[in-house]
Amino acid sequence: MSNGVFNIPTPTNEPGNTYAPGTKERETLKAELKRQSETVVDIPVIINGENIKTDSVKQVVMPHDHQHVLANFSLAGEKELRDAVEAAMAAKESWANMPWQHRASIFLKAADLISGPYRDVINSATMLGQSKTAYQTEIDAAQELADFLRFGVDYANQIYQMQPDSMKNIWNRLEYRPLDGFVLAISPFNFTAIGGNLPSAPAIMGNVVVWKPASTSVLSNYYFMRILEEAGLPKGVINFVPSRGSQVSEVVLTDPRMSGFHFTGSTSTFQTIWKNVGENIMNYKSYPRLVGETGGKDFVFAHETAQADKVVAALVRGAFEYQGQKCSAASRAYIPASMWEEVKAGVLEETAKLKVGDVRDFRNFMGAVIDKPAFDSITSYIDYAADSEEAEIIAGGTYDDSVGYFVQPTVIVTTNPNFKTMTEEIFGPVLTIYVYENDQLEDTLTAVDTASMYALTGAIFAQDREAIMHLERRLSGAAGNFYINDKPTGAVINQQPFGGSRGSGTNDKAGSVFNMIRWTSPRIIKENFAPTTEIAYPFMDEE
Ligand SMILES: NC(=O)c1ccc[n+]([C@@H]2O[C@H](COP(=O)([O-])OP(=O)(O)OC[C@H]3O[C@@H](n4cnc5c(N)ncnc54)[C@H](O)[C@@H]3O)[C@@H](O)[C@H]2O)c1
Ligand SMILES: N[C@@H](CCC=O)C(=O)O
Repeated sequence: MSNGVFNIPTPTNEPGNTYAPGTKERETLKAELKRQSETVVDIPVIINGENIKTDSVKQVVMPHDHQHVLANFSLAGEKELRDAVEAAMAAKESWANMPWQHRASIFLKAADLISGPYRDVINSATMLGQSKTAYQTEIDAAQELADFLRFGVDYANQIYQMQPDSMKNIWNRLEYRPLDGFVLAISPFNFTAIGGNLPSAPAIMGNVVVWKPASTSVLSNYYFMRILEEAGLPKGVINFVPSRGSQVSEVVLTDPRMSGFHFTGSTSTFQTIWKNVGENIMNYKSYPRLVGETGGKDFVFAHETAQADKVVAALVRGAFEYQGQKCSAASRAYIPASMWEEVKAGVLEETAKLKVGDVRDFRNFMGAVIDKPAFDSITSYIDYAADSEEAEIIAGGTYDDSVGYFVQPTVIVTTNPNFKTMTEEIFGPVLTIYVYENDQLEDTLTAVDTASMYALTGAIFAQDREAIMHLERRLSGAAGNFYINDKPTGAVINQQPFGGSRGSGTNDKAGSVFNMIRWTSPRIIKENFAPTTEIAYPFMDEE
């Protein structure tokens, strides 16, 4: 029996550990890092709760020590991908019908497993497999992942409580059904939390999911899948299929029962997928919901009334934390000429202090970039700037992939507000600065707004309230997450719902009720307690 209107435990943001020297948390994390560094994990494809090994095996390596293998994982091929769709569809009815409080409990328990006994495990996997420092990993794999689950349950509950009015003798009920078929989730490498949220958000809303993680984050994503299983997720609800993106597009994306697509990754991948869906539109049984958060070219704009030291901190942390591999990373900046010498001195001083290396050494501020293609792409931008007459590299500019994919934090100054590195997403530790004349404020704001195809995050720095209001208004379309006197990174679930528009995505705001509402197909049910027998209208008796 399950009678009762149950209250969801009120979520709060998961507090973070500091990992300061001498703390217990540092000791246990270091022990787990050692254990995982000495282990090679075998990662299967997981379909309908079955562990499946395939003939196609790939490796997970440490980006900061690329000869060190952390795991071997099976790659799902066409057969496994088709099986995953069938498994999801077979699990659909019982999952959709599971009483809400039980569905919710599974994800709440998973959040507690992450923030409790598995914290070191998922943090270590993220540090080693994605080359994230302990500080950045804690924000991602422990705090944000647990927050996504706990707040996701709360958002679903808020949606379920949204009910229509009912008049005399009528009861109107809104039933929040899952989508008609299954949801395909494809996740990026850079946030373990995003990897976990993309399949979980639709599943919390009662959907079944085929989840393709990025090949470079398979290790942490696999541990998350195991945590869901331990929390009691029924077989087939989420099917874990590391695979080639192009094959998932061919086999799963085009399946007529694909009714939702939950994506985070690059703009070009999302556009390719959107095009595939468009070309296939006649074959689907419903109109697939497409939710995608994609690339960014995120800015920091300093007004002449800004405080230079605050701008420096925002630039250095915003651009170089996690090697600039955040979609929100500060990658272009606009500094007034009157402040430039002070900002330049600060940026050079602070950047020179940043240590780059193995993330197991907690003194390092940065690890390696994710893999060889990323290394080659990022360094090609640095080489381009080095060869250009419109640019000068004032810090960093060097790189070395002999042991790990290391790129030094690099600062470019350009005389062209539309220079290549001011307009294209680089996704690495490269910041480009344009110094504007103080009397060129309006033209420079136009450049901020129009230089790139993206509109994800942006930060302004100013002390003067009139200036703040002006910049906020002038840049209203330039960022979905807009920061005043703060860096453009580090959004927190339930505090700064995340997402951008233009080329940056559908702006469905990850970590909010807006995202969760995309995963339901509501049905209105009207019940009449006193059905009428009348047919004629009352005024028909007389002319
Ligand atoms: N806006 C956001 O919230 C947000 C958050 C994180 C990352 N990002 C963006 O993600 C990008 C970095 O992540 P990435 O390198 O993993 O992105 P990516 O687009 O290369 O890959 C993302 C996922 O898509 C898969 N994929 C690639 N091609 C595919 C295809 N043709 N069909 C189906 N799947 C395909 C990949 O295997 C991976 O799982 C950056 O552009 C960054 O800005 C955006
Ligand atoms: N939500 C994260 C960015 C996610 C993209 O990589 C932030 O706000 O920094």
